[in-house]
Amino acid sequence: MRDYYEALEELLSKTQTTHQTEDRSLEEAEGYILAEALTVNYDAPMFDNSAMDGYAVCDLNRTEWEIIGVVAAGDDVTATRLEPGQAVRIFTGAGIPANTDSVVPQENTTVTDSRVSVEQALKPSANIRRQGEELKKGDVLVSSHTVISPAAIGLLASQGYASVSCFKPLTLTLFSTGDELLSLTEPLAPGKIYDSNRPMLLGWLKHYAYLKVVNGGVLPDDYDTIKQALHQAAANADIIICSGGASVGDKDYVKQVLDELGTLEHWKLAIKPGKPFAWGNINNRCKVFLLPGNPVASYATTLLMTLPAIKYLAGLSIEKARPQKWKAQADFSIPNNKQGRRDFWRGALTMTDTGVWAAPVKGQGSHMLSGCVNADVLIEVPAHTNVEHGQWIDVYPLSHSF
Ligand SMILES: Nc1nc2c(c(=O)[nH]1)N[C@H]1C(S)=C(S)[C@@H](COP(=O)(O)OP(=O)(O)OC[C@H]3O[C@@H](n4cnc5c(N)ncnc54)[C@H](O)[C@@H]3O)O[C@H]1N2
Ligand code: MOO
Repeated sequence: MRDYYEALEELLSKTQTTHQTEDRSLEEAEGYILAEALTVNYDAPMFDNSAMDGYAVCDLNRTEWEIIGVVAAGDDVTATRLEPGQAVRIFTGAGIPANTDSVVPQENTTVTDSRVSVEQALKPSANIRRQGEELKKGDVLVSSHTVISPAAIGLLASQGYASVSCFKPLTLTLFSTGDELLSLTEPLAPGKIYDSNRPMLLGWLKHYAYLKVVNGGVLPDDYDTIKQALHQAAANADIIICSGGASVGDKDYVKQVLDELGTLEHWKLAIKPGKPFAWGNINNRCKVFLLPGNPVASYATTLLMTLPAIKYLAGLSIEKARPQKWKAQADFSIPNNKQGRRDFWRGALTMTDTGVWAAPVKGQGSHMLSGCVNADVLIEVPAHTNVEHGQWIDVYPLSHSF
């Protein structure tokens, strides 16, 4: 069996990426992956401006100034200059006139006729946002191989970027396999169950703008049908995900078909859930991931293995592609851990005065999706490693939680 971390690194290092790019307008770029590093076009702030509604004053040796005008946000102040003893009424975001020593908030002033006065001494440069204090022209603004977040959209807009170069989204076709599986439109029958993996993964993966997810349907345990469906899908898809048939059963035709159509590595991961996992490609192009059928094992191998590889394929940096890992304190203990695989329990987080705590939820079987629904994280418990109450442990946030 393979150690999880070694397996993840091997999968990522063997994942070859060939990226195509496209220009997207900024309004259509949220959630896509930036294909180029973008630089700062203009110092930010672009010009010295006021952080407060109040008065810009010249000469801090006095406590009273004559108000000679008004400057609002958007006004051109290039020709405005204060002399000692002068002030202007000023608003947040307005340009600072030349020779301003400080801006005093209006609530700290007394205004009589055309004069403004203060009772306390003013600090030099107070409440002035200086040109370039945040960003300098030419610096890196946003790194390539990162997801364009809503904040990044705002930042790029503030720098005048109307369009950006992004990696083209990848087409991903999703199949479930197994004679026992029914689609939701079919009536329940003895021995049959509803297919939960495909709707679960469709719902999850469609959140990624850089994936175009196609519903491939349920494949029966029939060699020829599976072969035809995978062959056809591979003609258009960049990625195929199949759940079921990853293990050792007699009807695990998916592995046979994939072995025949391309290459497939069959791994046993030393994790629970999610032991059987296979990956490879068809026609040396379309990447394939074969997930264990147990629904929680499908979920866990998507979070821990498949999604990192897909993110990397889609253009994220390898650092951003790896699953997020946080720390929490164990709200449980395992005095005598005999488990030989690395456990990834479904856990709930509680925020308290003493920080974040994680505890396993009810329903830890790898067929028990209810545990996943009630969990916030996967709690990592390394094999043969005891855990003390209060010890800091690693947790992996679930897709829906944060
Ligand atoms: N003799 C052994 N049996 C099993 C082993 C093993 O090492 N030796 N491994 C177990 C582990 S661990 C897992 S996980 C499962 C993985 O099995 P497969 O990937 O081959 O999946 P199936 O046999 O097709 O299904 C397993 C289980 O999951 C249900 N299933 C499958 N697909 C779906 C779906 N889309 N929606 C809902 N439920 C699904 C299926 O009905 C089975 O109950 O193998 C163990 N066995
Ligand atoms: O790994 Mo299986 O995934 O234990 O249920």
